[in-house]
Amino acid sequence: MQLEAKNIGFRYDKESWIFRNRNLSLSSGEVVGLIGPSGCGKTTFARMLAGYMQPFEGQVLLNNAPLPKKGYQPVQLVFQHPEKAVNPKWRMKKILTEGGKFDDEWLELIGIKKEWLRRWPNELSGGELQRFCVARALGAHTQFLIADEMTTMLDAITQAQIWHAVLDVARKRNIGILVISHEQPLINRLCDRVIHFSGNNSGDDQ
Ligand SMILES: Nc1ncnc2c1ncn2[C@@H]1O[C@H](COP(=O)(O)OP(=O)(O)OP(=O)(O)O)[C@@H](O)[C@H]1O
Repeated sequence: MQLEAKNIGFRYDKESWIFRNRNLSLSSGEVVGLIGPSGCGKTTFARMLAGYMQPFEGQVLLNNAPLPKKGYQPVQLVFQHPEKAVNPKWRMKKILTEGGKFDDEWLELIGIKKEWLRRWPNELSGGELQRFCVARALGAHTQFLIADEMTTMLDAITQAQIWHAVLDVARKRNIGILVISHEQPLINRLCDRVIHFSGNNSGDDQ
């Protein structure tokens, strides 16, 4: 399996491009880092890779085909703010099982306690809520995970526990991961290779 961004360009307004000619190739089972200065467009790029937004130029391809427009999205995005990623009117069990069932072993590995399943999102800490977002993103049909500052707001122990669980399941299921982070030590620890996005908005970044 291959997730590719080919000559992606994006602008929010007519005047200025956020970036142009961005390229990425991510294979199943690979863990790749993405770093770049604040505002260079990493989150915008991540959203396009997961099909949340369409590029103005270029294409996002999964095995040489566009991302599916309907049904389960095989490229899942987890970002920094779990409270913005969940429906506040749903209990955690419903949020978790939105994309399918999960086994107890996986919930234990990611550190989700069974009693949390009955709670509402506002009855959990940010770290507890993020465990649900990560668990949900790694549903049975996920092939690629885009982790955009996924553990940035968490303490070191929680961060380590979540990444341990994610890498474990990714290895078993050959899931490819893009790690977007400002934390160079985290990138060094997790990633097979690193892509640098420059501050200007032209050129190939690999
Ligand atoms: N909805 C929007 N409308 C207009 N401009 C936007 C919008 N969202 C983001 N931008 C701008 O696009 C640029 C890229 O933003 P993005 O969040 O993708 O950068 P980033 O590299 O992820 O930044 P950071 O590292 O600070 O999170 C920024 O200059 C930002 O101000």
